[in-house]
Amino acid sequence: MILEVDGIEFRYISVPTLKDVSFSLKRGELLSVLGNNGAGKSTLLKCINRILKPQKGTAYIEKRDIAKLSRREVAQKMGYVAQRYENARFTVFDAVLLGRKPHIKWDVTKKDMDIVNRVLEKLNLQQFALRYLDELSGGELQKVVIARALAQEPQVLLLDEPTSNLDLKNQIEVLRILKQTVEEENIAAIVIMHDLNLSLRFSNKFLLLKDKTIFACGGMEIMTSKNIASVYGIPIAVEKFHDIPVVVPL
Ligand SMILES: Nc1ncnc2c1ncn2[C@@H]1O[C@H](COP(=O)(O)OP(=O)(O)OP(=O)(O)O)[C@@H](O)[C@H]1O
Repeated sequence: MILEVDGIEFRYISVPTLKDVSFSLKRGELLSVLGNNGAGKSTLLKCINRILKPQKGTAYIEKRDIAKLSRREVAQKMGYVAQRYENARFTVFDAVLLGRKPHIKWDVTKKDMDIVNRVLEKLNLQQFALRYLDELSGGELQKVVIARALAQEPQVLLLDEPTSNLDLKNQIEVLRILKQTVEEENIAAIVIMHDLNLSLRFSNKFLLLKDKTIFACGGMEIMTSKNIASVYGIPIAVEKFHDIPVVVPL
């Protein structure tokens, strides 16, 4: 296991937002976290990434208790793309280079520059390299933030709605790149998604959150009409179109 989440409970105030959340992730797995607005998906990612400290439970990355790692160690192992991000006056190149920060000892090396160039190319962002972040569209900016997380070369990628601002072509492209990165680099990713069809198409593991805890976690076998309808509270059918599973709200 690359990541193990063991009995996490988190409360912002007196009422728990997350209760008894346990699951594990292997290398090569791309896990979709699914559930209604306010279900606690972002909170879960923040507990794993140590932005929030759970009141109960622990997360382990490569068997090491995340609470006992330094910030730098966490950043070396986990790349995180938040739902909302700062828009500082950096160029695209510098913003992506920041992803190398946890690995840089004294100075930026040729290897760091090569990684940044490779990631920019992968995400088709080379033409924006010298553009400032505040001169980008919402979707272009979202791709830059994803590029920064990839440049970080983490063991586990945590992405909070990474395709929310992207057009259809970019949604497919970015998720293909994520899937390919997970497979080729033999890492793992946790992705919060609202689009069930994209999730079914690109993930190989699913975590359904409901009533502050895990309703189901597993492979395609848990993505039944019954389970999805129960989590989202509306009738749903899961069908196949050219062998691709699609969710149709009824
Ligand atoms: N800083 C905070 N203080 C208090 N309550 C919070 C805070 N952040 C989130 N919450 C509450 O915790 C619950 C879970 O929020 P969270 O952002 O984790 O949900 P989510 O599943 O990611 O939602 P969405 O799909 O809308 O992004 C919500 O009811 C939210 O109002």
